[in-house]
Amino acid sequence: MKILIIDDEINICTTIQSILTDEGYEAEYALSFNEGMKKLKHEIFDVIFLDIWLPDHDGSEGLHKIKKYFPETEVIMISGHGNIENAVETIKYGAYDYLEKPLSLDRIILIIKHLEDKLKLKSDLKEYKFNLLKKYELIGTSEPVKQLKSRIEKIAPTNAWVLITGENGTGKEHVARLIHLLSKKSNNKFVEINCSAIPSELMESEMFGYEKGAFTGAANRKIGKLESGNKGTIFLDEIGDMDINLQAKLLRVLETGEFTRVGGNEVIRSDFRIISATNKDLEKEIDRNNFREDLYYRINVIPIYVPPLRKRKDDIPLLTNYFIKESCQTNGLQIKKIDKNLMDIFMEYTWPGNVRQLKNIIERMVVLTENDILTVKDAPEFIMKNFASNNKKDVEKEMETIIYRNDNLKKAKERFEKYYILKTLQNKKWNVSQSAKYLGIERTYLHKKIKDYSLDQFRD
Ligand SMILES: Nc1ncnc2c1ncn2[C@@H]1O[C@H](COP(=O)(O)OP(=O)(O)OP(=O)(O)O)[C@@H](O)[C@H]1O
Repeated sequence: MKILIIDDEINICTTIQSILTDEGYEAEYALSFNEGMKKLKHEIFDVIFLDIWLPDHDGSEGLHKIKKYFPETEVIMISGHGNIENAVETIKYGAYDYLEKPLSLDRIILIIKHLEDKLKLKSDLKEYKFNLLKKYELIGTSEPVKQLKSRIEKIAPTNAWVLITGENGTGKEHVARLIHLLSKKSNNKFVEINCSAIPSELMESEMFGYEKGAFTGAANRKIGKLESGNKGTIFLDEIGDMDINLQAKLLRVLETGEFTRVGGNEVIRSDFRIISATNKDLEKEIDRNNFREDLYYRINVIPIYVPPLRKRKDDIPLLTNYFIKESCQTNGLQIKKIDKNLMDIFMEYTWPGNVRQLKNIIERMVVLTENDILTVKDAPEFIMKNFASNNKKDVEKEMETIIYRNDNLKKAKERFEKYYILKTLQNKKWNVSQSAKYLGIERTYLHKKIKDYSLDQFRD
C-alpha cells in the first residue's frame, strides 16, 4: 500500500511517515497541495493523508479535486481543534475518515489497517470481476459477432430488459452473463431460473419463495429467486417452455414488481432487470397459444439474436484454439495444437449443437489424445462420416463455392486442388496410377497429396 501525506507542517508529515514505515508501508510526503498533486500525477497512491487547512489550498476543495481525478484513492483528512466539524463534513464528500491533531499513533494504525482490509476486499472483488469478464468474453471476430458485441456494449449499462434468441448452444446464457457483468448491477446477483427444468408446481415456490408450513415439507421460510435477485439480474432461461398458467403470474409480478411468498400475505417488492432467453420462435408460440402475447411484449424490449455457428464459420478457428487452450489449462495439460486438415474439417462441419458442441468435442479430444497436435485421427467418427458423405455428394458444389469463401488466393488454390484431386480419384475409382496420369502428375506426388489432404478418409 502506497501512502502520501500532504501537510505544511513537516513534523506532522515525518511523524505519520515514520509510524507508517515502521508498520511496513511505503510513505512519502508533500509540504503543499500543489506539490502533492505533482506527485499524484506521476505515481499511484492508494491512500492520502490530507491536511484540511493548507496555505496554498483549502483541504475540502483539495478533497474534491483528488476524488475527481483519482477516484480510487482513499483520503484521510487531518484536522486541528478549530476545524473538526469541517473534517466530519468531508466524510460526506468521500473522505474515508479523519485524524485530529495532536496525532494519536494508535488511531493512525487503526485507520490504516481498516483501510487495508477495505482495499484488499476491493481488489479481490476487482480481480473476481476481471476473471469473470475474461470467462464470459465473447470469442469471435465474424461480422455477426462484431455486431453482437457492439449491441451488448450499448445496451448493457442501461436497465432495459432483454430477450435473447438463438438455437441451442449458440451462447445465449454466455451473452446474458456478459450483459450483467457490463451493467450497473454487476455488484449484485445474477440469478438464473431455468423455466423448463423445474416442474410447474415447484416453479412457483422456486420463483416466489414460500412461508413455513405453506405445504407439507415446508419446514422453514424460503426466499425465492425473484427476491434474492433484488437489485440484480434475473435470467429467465428457456422462457418459451414456461407453463402458460405461470406465465400469467409472472406477468403480474413483472408489471408491479410485487409478489407474495407461497402461503404468505406479506407483499414483497423486488427491483431487478429481466434477461430472458429461448430457442423457440415466440411469435409462433403465440399463434399456437403456447405463449402469452402480453408477456412477450413485456420481456422483449431489446431483442438480441445469437446466430448459429454455421452462419459465422469465420469464428471456428478462433473458438477452436480458445477452447483447446482452455481445456488444456483446466486439465493441467501442455497447450496442444490442431493440424490444418482437422481445422478444415471443422470448417466444413455444420455444428448442429453450435458452440457447445464444438467446445465439448474439443475437450474430449484434448483429454483423450496423447499427442501434442490434434489430428483427423482424434476427431469423433460422426464428424468424419458427415464430412465424407458431404464430400462424396458435394465435391462439385464445393468447387463452385470456393470463390464465395473469402479465402486468400493460396488457400483458395489449395481448396480447389484438394477437391479436384478428390473428384478425379472418385471418378477413377481410386486408381492412383490412372488418376495421376489424368492429372498429369507423378504417382508419388499424388500419394503425397492424398496424405497431405487426408483424402483417404473419403474412400468407401
Ligand atoms: N462466443 C463465445 N465465446 C466463448 N465461449 C462461448 C461463446 N459462445 C458460447 N460459448 C460457450 O459455449 C457453451 C454453450 O453456451 P451457452 O450455454 O451460453 O449456450 P445457450 O445458447 O444458452 O444454450 P442452451 O440454449 O442449450 O441453453 C458455454 O460453455 C459458453 O460459455
